[in-house]
Amino acid sequence: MGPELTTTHEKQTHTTHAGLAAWVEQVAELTQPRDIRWITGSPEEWTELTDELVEAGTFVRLNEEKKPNSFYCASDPSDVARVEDRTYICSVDEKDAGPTNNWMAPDEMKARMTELYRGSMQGRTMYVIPFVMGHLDAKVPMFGVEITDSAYVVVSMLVMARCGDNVLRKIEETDAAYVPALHSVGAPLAEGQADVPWPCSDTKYIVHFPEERTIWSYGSGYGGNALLGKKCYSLRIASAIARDEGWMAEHMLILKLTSPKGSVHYVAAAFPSACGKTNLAMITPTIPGWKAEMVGDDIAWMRFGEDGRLYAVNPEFGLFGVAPGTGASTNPNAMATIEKGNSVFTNVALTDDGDVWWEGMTDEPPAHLTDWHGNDWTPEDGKAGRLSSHPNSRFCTPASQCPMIAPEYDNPDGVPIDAILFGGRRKTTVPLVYESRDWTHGTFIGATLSSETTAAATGAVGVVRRDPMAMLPFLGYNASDYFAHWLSIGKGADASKLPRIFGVNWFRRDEEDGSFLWPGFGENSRVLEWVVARLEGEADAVETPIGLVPTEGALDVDGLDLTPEQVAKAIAVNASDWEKELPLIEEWFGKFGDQLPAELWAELDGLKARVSGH
Ligand SMILES: Nc1nc2c(ncn2[C@@H]2O[C@H](COP(=O)(O)OP(=O)(O)OP(=O)(O)O)[C@@H](O)[C@H]2O)c(=O)[nH]1
Ligand SMILES: O=C([O-])CC(=O)C(=O)O
Ligand SMILES: [Mn+2]
Repeated sequence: MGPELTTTHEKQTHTTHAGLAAWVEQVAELTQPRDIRWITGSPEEWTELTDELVEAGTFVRLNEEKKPNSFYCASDPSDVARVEDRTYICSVDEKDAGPTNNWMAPDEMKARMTELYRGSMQGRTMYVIPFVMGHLDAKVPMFGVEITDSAYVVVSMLVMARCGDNVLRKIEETDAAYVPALHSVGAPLAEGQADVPWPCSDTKYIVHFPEERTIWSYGSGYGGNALLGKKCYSLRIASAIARDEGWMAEHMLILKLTSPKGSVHYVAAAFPSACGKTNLAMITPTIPGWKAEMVGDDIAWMRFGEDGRLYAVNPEFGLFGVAPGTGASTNPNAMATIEKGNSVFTNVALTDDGDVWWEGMTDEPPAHLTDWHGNDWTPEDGKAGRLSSHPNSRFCTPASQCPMIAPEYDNPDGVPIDAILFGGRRKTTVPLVYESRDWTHGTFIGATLSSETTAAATGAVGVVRRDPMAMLPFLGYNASDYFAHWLSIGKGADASKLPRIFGVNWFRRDEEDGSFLWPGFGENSRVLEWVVARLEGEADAVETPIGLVPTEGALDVDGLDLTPEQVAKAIAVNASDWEKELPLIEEWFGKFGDQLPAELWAELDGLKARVSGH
């Protein structure tokens, strides 16, 4: 980089980083925006952008007294969730994407998308967002730069990631590598054409080039498809980096627990989208003397520390949480977080006094609402089954506002993980809690994790599918290689220092009346109490074919409105259920054939033998 160049680029493009300046110019050349705006992260910029979004009709400013500096937003009704069928891993070799990902040859995909991007930003501002996932002062800061033509994306990124000038300066000073992440809503405006509140395209592509550590996204403005630092970078691209560098990028919350006697444990938990991560991360324990603090609610990056333990950091800066079901009785900490304002609410309902509401926020809905489609809504509509808010409506809010955020959140080295939980949404079969025998068995529990699909992705809801480590839609490479990576993490470590692995299921139903067998939410602290007691060698467990479950009486159910039969049903491991599960696991592993690590086939054989009793 010559000094003359530096000066010119500084003037023209706000950066002294020649590579970045060239990329920005090249994208502008292709997409033909009206102008270019570099995102600095200043408070004035936030005000300007949100004012513009209000002006454009994309945002409605909420009542300052109820939700200061906060906004309501309704998306196009077709653009409400991740689009898994339009999400691609474009590795050079198809086999590196594996049988669970969509794949296209990188050149072919680039040719196709280049045509889509050609002129796609016409009439719009192109924003350049320098960001870092994790801490700016991490040993190796993980930089990215998102180019987008959506101000909604900019405002959301400002909440969700550390963004702006200080990030850019550090990229320049250290001449650092960054993940280029290109996003366009794919809705160019012709001369004089009026804009719509939520521009998007019927053609959508969410594309990852794992070898080049590059992301191209087109056609959607929705969170997981468009806020490219989140799932696209911190899971799909980061998982490929982590495989190469010997660490782990996982779809996990991180929770700090302090027991009544003062011992501290850090727990990570992988649950599929809309299966309870944010809620567990913000848990209010119902049992006396326990304290819970949130480190992260969605993503964990874990690396071995010098002491041989696995340390996790939350790479994010904000929370992008499922709104429905979030209320004072289920998640008071989330409610307190959004009360502080500085938030964006997408596809929820608007109250007549300029606040937001959604199903599950309060027992009684307000007498009148404007629903997420912009129509009048009354409790009568609710009784008729018409939802005021989309099931995947979201709050986007600064993590730092969470009243129970752990001080360790600010530690770039992270926290040492003592236990990992794998959980899904299963009406039957899977018990409330069980423990693996060892890391390999725990990897098997993760690799065979199953869950009913939710509204977080487009498509049918409630269908049971395998969702390994809750990463099915977020893996940047071949799932069988990912399982091998998990096993190799175990092999390379001192077993006594590895986190212990558990399975959980908050969602089991009573077969007789269909009700939840376990009250969930704050009461999940009772399960955490058993997990901690196991870690401390203070709780007994019984062997079952699938792992260790609490002995009768080991789970503290004091004061719960549950009969002993209900508790027994919640933790039961029924051979007849597992006989039905075995062929499903076999079919799942069959996708990988002899690519699947032999240890996992051996685990399956062991499970079969134990279930059938010999
Ligand atoms: N019955 C029951 N429902 C729960 C429990 N925990 C969470 N839920 C509900 O499950 C839905 C999703 O919960 P979240 O905590 O937002 O899920 P998440 O895993 O963070 O979802 P993503 O942000 O999409 O990754 C919400 O409607 C919650 O109210 C629980 O313990 N029991
Ligand atoms: O990525 C998103 O859009 C929201 C989310 O957290 C998920 O779906 O898991
Ligand atoms: Mn969440």
